[in-house]
Formats: sequence, structure tokens, C-alpha cells
Amino acid sequence: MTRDDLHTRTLTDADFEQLEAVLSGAFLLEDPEVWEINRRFLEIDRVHGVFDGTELVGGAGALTRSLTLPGGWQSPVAAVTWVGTALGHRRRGILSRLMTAQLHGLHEAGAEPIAGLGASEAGIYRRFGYGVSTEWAKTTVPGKAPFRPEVDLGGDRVREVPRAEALPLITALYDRSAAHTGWMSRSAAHWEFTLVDTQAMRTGGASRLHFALHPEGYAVYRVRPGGSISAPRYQMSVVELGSTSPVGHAAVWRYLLDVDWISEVRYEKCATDDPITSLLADRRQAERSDVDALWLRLVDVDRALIARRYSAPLDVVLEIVDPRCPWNQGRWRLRVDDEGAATVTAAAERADLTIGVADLGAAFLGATRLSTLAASGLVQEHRAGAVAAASRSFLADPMPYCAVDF
Ligand SMILES: CC(=O)SCCNC(=O)CCNC(=O)[C@H](O)C(C)(C)COP(=O)(O)OP(=O)(O)OC[C@H]1O[C@@H](n2cnc3c(N)ncnc32)[C@H](O)[C@@H]1OP(=O)(O)O
Repeated sequence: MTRDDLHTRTLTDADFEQLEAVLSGAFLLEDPEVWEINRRFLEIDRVHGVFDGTELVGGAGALTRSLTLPGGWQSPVAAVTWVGTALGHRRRGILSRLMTAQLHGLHEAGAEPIAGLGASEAGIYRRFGYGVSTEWAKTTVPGKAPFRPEVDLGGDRVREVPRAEALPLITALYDRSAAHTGWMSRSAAHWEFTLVDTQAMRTGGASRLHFALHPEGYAVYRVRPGGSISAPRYQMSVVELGSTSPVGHAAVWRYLLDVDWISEVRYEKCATDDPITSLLADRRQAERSDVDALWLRLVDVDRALIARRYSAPLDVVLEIVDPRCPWNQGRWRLRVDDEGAATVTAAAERADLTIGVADLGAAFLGATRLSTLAASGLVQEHRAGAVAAASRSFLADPMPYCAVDF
């Protein structure tokens, strides 16, 4: 077959088996239980597929989600998921076709003004206009690590709860954080996807998922055996830890750290400003390394930039570089009033700043500073003071955080 046999369309239920075969191969993941969940998790009519003749050779899904933006407003976001190209069809432009179809489709339909994803590899998505808008601090803390003596753990107990009982409590606690910038909505199937617990995941004696509940917090975790009978050294991996109060947060961490036999607690999706470091008596006991979490793409810059609130008044002309989405390319005047509300109009004036759309996506939630991007040469300033003013205005507090993977 030649390249000319390739064509792209959205899928239907009839394509599901082919999609499962392509993506199981692409993700090197042969687990039918996961695909049972994916039937509910994926919105099949929002999955684009590339066909080589009649053979599906690549797919990319979009989920209908809401994302909390600075100011507490929620925006629809297309949560891009399960992107893969069949083994044997790699580096022939399949992913490029999928990304183009998705972005153009969103724009033409006037659908979500922003798209988001979690990247399997950090080198892939910048070329498609995605930038890193939130990070996780992969954190490891030794078991039994003491807190500062004055840390308030409240009077409520943390208890282990069976999965079925825990799920509605966890989802309710999670939804109570919906005002936090970076919070993303999840469907029931999305919770199943996040808390997937198939037999294949319990290899090497790994436990089932445990659910630890506090009235103001929760943790989902798994333990893996290690050490010996006389010196057990189990490892705990936290899938998710959420809370609605500082006391709940501290109580849940304390509970996890105090489980006997645990040599260390690891939490990959830890917020970069998680209080654990300052709860510990010795902050160096928390080992952390930052990793990219939510990558954001402004599909329509004019609709996206007015959807959030800003931290300071601003009047700036942005030259936006976006060759993949030409409707964004060019100069836009962004004006922010005293209340932090924005207007965006196409501009004829000289630009104050030049910025690529991926870097605008990185700065959009207010976690990545425009001044930092400028220092790395990713934003060019044409009027003195424009970077500082825009950087201040884009900042968000508290630190944006997205716990969701997809
Ligand atoms: C949101 C998510 O689902 S993230 C998960 C992404 N999927 C996976 O990691 C599953 C395994 N990998 C795959 O299925 C494929 O290798 C994919 C999807 C990453 C790439 O698909 P391909 O069809 O081979 O990509 P395609 O040929 O369209 O390449 C487009 C561009 O991306 C680049 N690229 C592709 N894969 C990678 C990579 N892993 N790292 C860096 N660059 C990459 C190509 O070099 C090309 O660059 P160019 O525009 O400068 O020419």
C-alpha cells in the first residue's frame, strides 16, 4: 500500500475491535479487562482513526470534560486519550494526521476551545501546539517518617473501606475540590479507568487496591512485598490522594506512612505544592522529582484566553505563532480589566510579545511563568516591561494541579 491509501474518519461501534487491536499493540498492553473498561471510557464517535485501505492503523480519542481555569470558572476541554499508531505503520505521518483531524474538527465544530493530554513521552506533542501547564512532583517518603510535633491531625480516624463503599465517597470528596485551578471532571467510567485493578496488575504479589477514607480526605494505594519474613520492607504506591482540608490531608498522609512493614510511600501524582514537605520534621525525607502532567493546547486562542480570569490588569498585543492552526496565527490584543476579566480582539498594532501557541498553552493555567519562558528564549519581548506585566497577570494562586490521568 502507498501513502495515498491513507484516509481519516471518526469511528463507530463497529470499529471497536480493530481499535482495541491497534491500541493494544501500540501500548504493548494485552489486558482484556482494561479494554472492557475502555468500551465505557472512550467516546467512540469522538475517536479519530486513520485507515490504510480498510485496515485501521492509528487512533486518537477525545473525551468530553470540564477543566477549572484561574478564577474558578470551568471550561469545556477535549481530553485527548489513547493515541497510538499500529506497530509497522510508525513514522509515516499517522499521528500527524490524527492531530490535524482532531484540532481542525474541534475548531470547525466550535467545540472545546482547549484540548489537554498526558504525554507518554515528552518529545512528542510540542510540535502539535501542546505545552506543559501543570506538573507532578513524584514523591517518595520513608515509612514512619515523623511530622513536626505541632501538626494538627484532628480527631477523626482514617479507615479502610471496601471499594464499592469507597467510590461514591471518593468521588464526592474529589468534586468538592472543583474550584481548584486544574481540576478536571471525570465520568463514572473515568473513575473505573483511574482505579483499574486487574489481575495483571497484581503480579509479583502486589496487593489489590486499598481505599483509605477520612471525612476530609482519601487515598487509594497498592503495596508490593519486599524484604524478608524477619525484615519486611514493603513498598506502597499511592494511586491518588485527595483532601478537602489541611487536617484531612495531614491525617491521610500520616495514616499511609504509619502502615507497618512499609519501607517507603511513593506518590507519582503528588502536587508540586503538596504540604507533605513542610509537614515532615525533616523536609529532606521527601525525595521529589518533577514530571510534566497536563499538556494544554489552545484550539481557538480568542475563545480560550477570555475563558479564564487574570491576576492583574493587562493590555498587550501578542504575536501568536501557530502554523498548524492558521486561524490562531497572527496578532491578538489581550486586555484585562481591574476585575481580571479579559477581552481578545484581532490586532493591527505592533506586537509587544511573540509567543508560540505551545508556550501560551503552558502559561495558560498560571503555573508556568511567562518570565521563565522568556528567560529560555521561548517568548520574545518587543516592548520593555511587557513580559513582566503579562507574567504577573497570567499567574494563578494556589498552584494549579490536575490529578487526572487519561
Ligand atoms: C495522549 C496519549 O495518548 S499519549 C500516548 C502516545 N502513544 C504512545 O506512546 C503509544 C506508542 N507510540 C505510538 O503509538 C507512536 O509511536 C506515536 C503515536 C507516538 C507516534 O506515531 P507516528 O504515527 O509514528 O508519528 P508520526 O509519523 O505522525 O510523527 C509525527 C512527528 O512526531 C515525531 N515523533 C513521533 N513519535 C515520537 C516520539 N516517540 N518521540 C519524539 N518524536 C516523535 C516524528 O518524528 C514526527 O516528527 P516531524 O513532525 O518533525 O516529522
